Amino acid sequence: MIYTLTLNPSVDYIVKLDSFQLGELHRTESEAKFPGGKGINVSRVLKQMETNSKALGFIGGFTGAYIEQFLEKENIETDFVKVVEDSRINIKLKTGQETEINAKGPDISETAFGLLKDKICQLNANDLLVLAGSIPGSLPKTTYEELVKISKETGAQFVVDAEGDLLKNVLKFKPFLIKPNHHELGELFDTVISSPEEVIPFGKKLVSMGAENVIVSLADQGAVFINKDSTLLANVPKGKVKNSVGAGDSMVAGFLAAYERTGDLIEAFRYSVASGSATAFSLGLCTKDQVAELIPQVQIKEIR
Ligand SMILES: Nc1ncnc2c1ncn2[C@@H]1O[C@H](COP(=O)(O)OP(=O)(O)OP(=O)(O)O)[C@@H](O)[C@H]1O
Ligand SMILES: O=P(O)(O)OC[C@@]1(O)O[C@H](CO)[C@@H](O)[C@@H]1O
Repeated sequence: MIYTLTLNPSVDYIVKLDSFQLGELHRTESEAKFPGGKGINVSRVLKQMETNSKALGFIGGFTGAYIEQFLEKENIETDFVKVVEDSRINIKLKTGQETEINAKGPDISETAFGLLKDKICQLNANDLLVLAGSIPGSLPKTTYEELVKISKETGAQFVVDAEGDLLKNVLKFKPFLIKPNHHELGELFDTVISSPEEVIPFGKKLVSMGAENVIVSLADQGAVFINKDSTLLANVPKGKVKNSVGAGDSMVAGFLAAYERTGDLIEAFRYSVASGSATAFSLGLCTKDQVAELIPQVQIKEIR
């Protein structure tokens, strides 16, 4: 079973405006809301790909109830720990450019954190845990390390989609997959990366530091897949970007769903890229049909 973990879920409030000026009153052209947070997005895209998962994390208040009910309607299993404060609302402003305001979110008590750890202790060697997104400020910086250690002891595999030290510190536990974008990869090594070719040496370093499979996305410039045996480059399909929120999460879900189905890393990488683009070209997350339509446009090239 795949478990996704979102420590700080959100309601994503997507607001479309003609333009934006500080200090002025604006009236929206359109607005939409979705349950969000990276792990939750992974669960929602997995469901589109007919792959079941269970969403874990902390939710609270009316926003938490909205998130839970939305997932239930999509037949996604959940097992959230309830907290007192409301889950956060993240604002995604579309004005031609994409601007995001991600809220801090509720405080997590030691008791709530303990309850989450108890749930992770229940995983087993057939499970895979996806840890995705930022951690609430009230939890220690070592939270991912602590949770990964617990899941490793159960024999489960894990995937991490996070930035900076959160990612670096779990590499030694050998994640099955990590998916930084090229900016995050650059920040890890204190450099600037601006092309797929420049990704390769740093992606290989992540493999030597413990990652089994690495996908680095570069938005419209393509994506790179690296493991100990191969290095692959992919182009991205052409289309009009509507809302790229969740595109990275869709890549993780697309990869896991296709790998579970085919056991083929190249096909999984192709699905991953098509899923990311299908989400970027939609208001919400991608559907299976949208992904299938883009698949023929994704060419994979092996680098020797
Ligand atoms: N302009 C674009 N055209 C086509 N595909 C795109 C575009 N922008 C993003 N994508 C798709 O989304 C994937 C992820 O994009 P990106 O590199 O921005 O990741 P990310 O920063 O993790 O995403 P996000 O944080 O928005 O979820 C890309 O690999 C690609 O498949
Ligand atoms: O604040 P974090 O946890 O880094 O990111 C949260 C978030 O921006 O990530 C998802 C898209 O990847 C959104 O659904 C959500 O609002």
